[in-house]
Amino acid sequence: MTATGTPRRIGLLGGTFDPVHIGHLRGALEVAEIVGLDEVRLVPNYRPPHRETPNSSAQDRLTMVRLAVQELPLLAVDARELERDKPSYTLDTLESLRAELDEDDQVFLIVGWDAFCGLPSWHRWDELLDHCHILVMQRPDADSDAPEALRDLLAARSVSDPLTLTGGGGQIAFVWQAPLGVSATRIRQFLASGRSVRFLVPDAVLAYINAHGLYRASN
Ligand SMILES: Nc1ncnc2c1ncn2[C@@H]1O[C@H](COP(=O)(O)OP(=O)(O)OP(=O)(O)O)[C@@H](O)[C@H]1O
Ligand SMILES: O=C(O)c1ccc[n+]([C@@H]2O[C@H](COP(=O)([O-])O)[C@@H](O)[C@H]2O)c1
Repeated sequence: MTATGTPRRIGLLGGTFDPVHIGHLRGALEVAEIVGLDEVRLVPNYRPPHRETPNSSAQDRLTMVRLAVQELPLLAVDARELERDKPSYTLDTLESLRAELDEDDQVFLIVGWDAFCGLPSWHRWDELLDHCHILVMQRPDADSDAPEALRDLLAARSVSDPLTLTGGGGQIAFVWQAPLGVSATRIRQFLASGRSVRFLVPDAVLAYINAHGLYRASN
């Protein structure tokens, strides 16, 4: 519940954030504005369930996300996944967040198109929509069709206008924000080859990367 007694509308953007970049931040801001969310929480994972554990520590990734959102009132950081010493399953995160909220509060799980396409491999994925709505952010590389395993779900649960999502969860909507063709992989590659990543990450994040020698070829 907000201070005015209306239900809260909370977005969650989970990620490895290795490192956080302008694609994440613009995406989160635009989704918050387009869908009218009270806040979007960036949720760095501790142990990504589906990929190699990154070379950079969870603490470094968390600190960079904190630096990135520090002057952005609509964005916040939720560090709960770093408090669980196990694979960072999104369902666990949703269940633990739900336990803190009022029944009427709304949770919107925000995922990029690439992450959405992998949904059928997520831990107990068929339960995710019991706790939230899903907002899918388009990415410039989103040229593929949805995988077969998602077609029935999309047919049954997707709505064309994210502003029509009501209730505690169960539906899927697409959000068409201005595409930014930036990825953390590309940023790590640039840094490893000594190239600049200025303007791809916030200056405070860049200063942290430089101060700690992250992503250099020897790391
Ligand atoms: N440029 C972008 N535009 C929109 N969504 C993005 C963008 N980059 C990442 N995302 C989304 O943000 C979430 C977290 O992404 P993640 O931390 O894996 O970043 P990434 O750039 O995809 O990283 P990597 O290149 O290491 O896979 C995912 O849902 C992903 O789809
Ligand atoms: O719950 C799962 O099984 C699961 C499987 C794959 C990815 N996720 C989450 O999806 C989010 C995006 O992942 P990534 O690798 O694109 O950063 C991040 O919060 C991951 O923890 C979650």
